[in-house]
Amino acid sequence: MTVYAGPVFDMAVQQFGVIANHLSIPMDERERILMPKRAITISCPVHRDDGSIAVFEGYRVQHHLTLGPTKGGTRFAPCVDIGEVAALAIWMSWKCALVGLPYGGAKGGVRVDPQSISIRELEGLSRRYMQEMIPFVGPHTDVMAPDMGTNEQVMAWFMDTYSMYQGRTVTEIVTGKPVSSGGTLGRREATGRGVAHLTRRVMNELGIAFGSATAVVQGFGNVGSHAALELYNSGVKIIAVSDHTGALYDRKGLDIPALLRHAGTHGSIAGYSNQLQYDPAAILTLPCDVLVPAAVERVIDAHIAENLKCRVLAEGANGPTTPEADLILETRQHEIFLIPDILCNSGGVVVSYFEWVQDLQQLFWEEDEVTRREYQILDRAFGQMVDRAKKDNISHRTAAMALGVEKVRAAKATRGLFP
Ligand SMILES: NC(=O)C1=CN([C@@H]2O[C@H](COP(=O)(O)OP(=O)(O)OC[C@H]3O[C@@H](n4cnc5c(N)ncnc54)[C@H](OP(=O)(O)O)[C@@H]3O)[C@@H](O)[C@H]2O)C=CC1
Ligand SMILES: O=C(O)CCC(=O)C(=O)O
Repeated sequence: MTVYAGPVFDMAVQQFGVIANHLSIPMDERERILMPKRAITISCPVHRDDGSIAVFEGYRVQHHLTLGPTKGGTRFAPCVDIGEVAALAIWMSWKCALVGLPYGGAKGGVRVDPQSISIRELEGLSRRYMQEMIPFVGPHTDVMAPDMGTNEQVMAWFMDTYSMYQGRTVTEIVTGKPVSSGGTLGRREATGRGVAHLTRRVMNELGIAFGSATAVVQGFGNVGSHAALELYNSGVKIIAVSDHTGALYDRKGLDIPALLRHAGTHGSIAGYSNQLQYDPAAILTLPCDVLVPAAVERVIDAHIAENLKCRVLAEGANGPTTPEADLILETRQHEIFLIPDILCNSGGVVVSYFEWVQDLQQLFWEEDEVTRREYQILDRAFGQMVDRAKKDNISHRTAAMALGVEKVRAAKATRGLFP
């Protein structure tokens, strides 16, 4: 019996089953590697602007503590639950291990629609969430970062709340902060840049010329917008983008800088153009060279996987592809090159690691140094994944996850039973 439930958690379990079988992990060791070490559920009372009090449920799941502190984002979203947060924490573990960071995985969430509360209420909620988490987090215990529905400002409130409690400034308690409050240059762009960097690498290997290539991006938040901008700046035509308000399609290519300005002012892509509106569900199966899902989990199911018409599937989001869809993608791996989520979007946590290191040392790097080192780590992990997939004749997802799980397992084995 477990408190974790739901389709996203089931997906993480199913994926782990595939990896555990591939690595021949004995049955009695599997639960120890898979099940989270700690899960915290809290309620966060917040004074609403109208004088009433609303209570929001919040979570933090710390998957394993074997390699160092846990690390991962905090999501503010209406449907988030403990099962989803646990799955995201587990994926963080495989991701951090794959790219060689000294962290276990964690993830947090608050069940709230951030668009439905005022900025003052958002600040109250963010501060209360961190305040409730103080006994369970720390720069050497668990380090938070942004995820869906949170941003640099929320991280600044988290950091400030923790620091007030400590009686001194503790910038290293969270990453993804504003640069003015101890953040690193290049973190805001890091995840989308990493997605674009790996995509360009694959395009080069497949002989797809940037100037004549097309891309579709689902989600126009932190990850999607920066991935789109990077690809656009490389000459790739971004023919469709979407967010939760709808989708835009232009086969001649969208003006991404103009769309970014619009989204920056209006908070979404809505109202940018009536003529270019398109069915959001249909953008995933548009013919294109590159498809970047950069929004929520489980958007590519078996039916969509059958109908994908891209050559590169660059998973910016966590868990966008269901295990059933994965089986289809395996049969199509000579047509569609998959860059799996735990590698594709790992630039974010890699640069968060750089931020943590800089904060601990109080020694700050130039942005080109940050990005150069980010790409170096991504390139190394990409090479390892491709080599492993070829050697064992397995999919890119299985190879990437196997490399991550293997490292966590080896660390647990050498440390003994309990960490
Ligand atoms: N931020 C980071 O550094 C990292 C994020 N990720 C993952 O990337 C994904 C996106 O995160 P991030 O960009 O930070 O989040 P943001 O909140 O910045 O952006 C999310 C985007 O997805 C859109 N969206 C939400 N639901 C849907 C939907 N059903 N269909 C289409 N678009 C939708 C949102 O639209 P709207 O704004 O209109 O609500 C928004 O444009 C998540 O899976 C996250 O876990 C992974 C690694 C690092
Ligand atoms: O930057 C981080 O620490 C974590 C980012 C994140 O939540 C993710 O990679 O899914």
